[in-house]
Amino acid sequence: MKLRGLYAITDSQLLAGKFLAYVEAALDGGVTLLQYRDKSSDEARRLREAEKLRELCSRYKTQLIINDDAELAARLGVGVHLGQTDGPLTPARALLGSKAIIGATCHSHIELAEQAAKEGASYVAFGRFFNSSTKPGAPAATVEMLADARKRLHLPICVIGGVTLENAEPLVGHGADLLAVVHGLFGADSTQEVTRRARAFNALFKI
Ligand SMILES: Cc1ncc(COP(=O)(O)OP(=O)(O)O)c(N)n1
Ligand SMILES: Cc1nc(C(=O)O)sc1CCOP(=O)(O)O
Ligand SMILES: [Mg+2]
Repeated sequence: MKLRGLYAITDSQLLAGKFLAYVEAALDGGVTLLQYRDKSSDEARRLREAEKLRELCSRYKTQLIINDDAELAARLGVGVHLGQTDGPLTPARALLGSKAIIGATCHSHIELAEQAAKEGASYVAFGRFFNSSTKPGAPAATVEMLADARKRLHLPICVIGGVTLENAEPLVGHGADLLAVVHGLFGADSTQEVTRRARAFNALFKI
């Protein structure tokens, strides 16, 4: 499967009271990867919500990724995204198997991405490219490093952090394969607008 297009990421606060409706609206517009990102420690709710997302994703033929938690990903038979402090990639690959999608946060460091590739990552994520209300303190990355990363890396590159329809085009132009978006997608006033935004993000890959 080609990892290219919109990578939608959920946010439990932003989506409170409209979680499944907004996720389904995004899937309807086209989503390559959907990440379940819930930073709470309510394990029962996380399992329940992740199971619902797995069902929805299977209906829309979208791949589900769990943030942070390789054990939960293994339990559901889906992929995982791991940051630099979320545990090593090699055991996660052994746990999830060769076909699972495993992503790695690399901030703005191409060396971290090269290491992640060696350890079996399916894609690498760089960010934050713009101001992010979801994660304001994330370290910054630049379009120049993205262009350099594109020349040096041979696996899909994901970009994240404040990505919107207004600023995403240069990221795709400089080699991004996946646009990872929370607020720029789900911070919409209606399900119709979520679907429109998802379609518009995907259209950036067809230019
Ligand atoms: C696609 C994608 N890229 C980066 C991140 C950030 O991961 P991490 O640094 O572990 O931070 P948290 O999201 O866990 O707060 C991500 N989740 N997804
Ligand atoms: C979860 C996350 N990680 C980032 C990083 O740079 O590693 S930025 C970020 C938040 C992404 O949300 P939004 O699209 O609303 O900015
Ligand atoms: Mg993490």
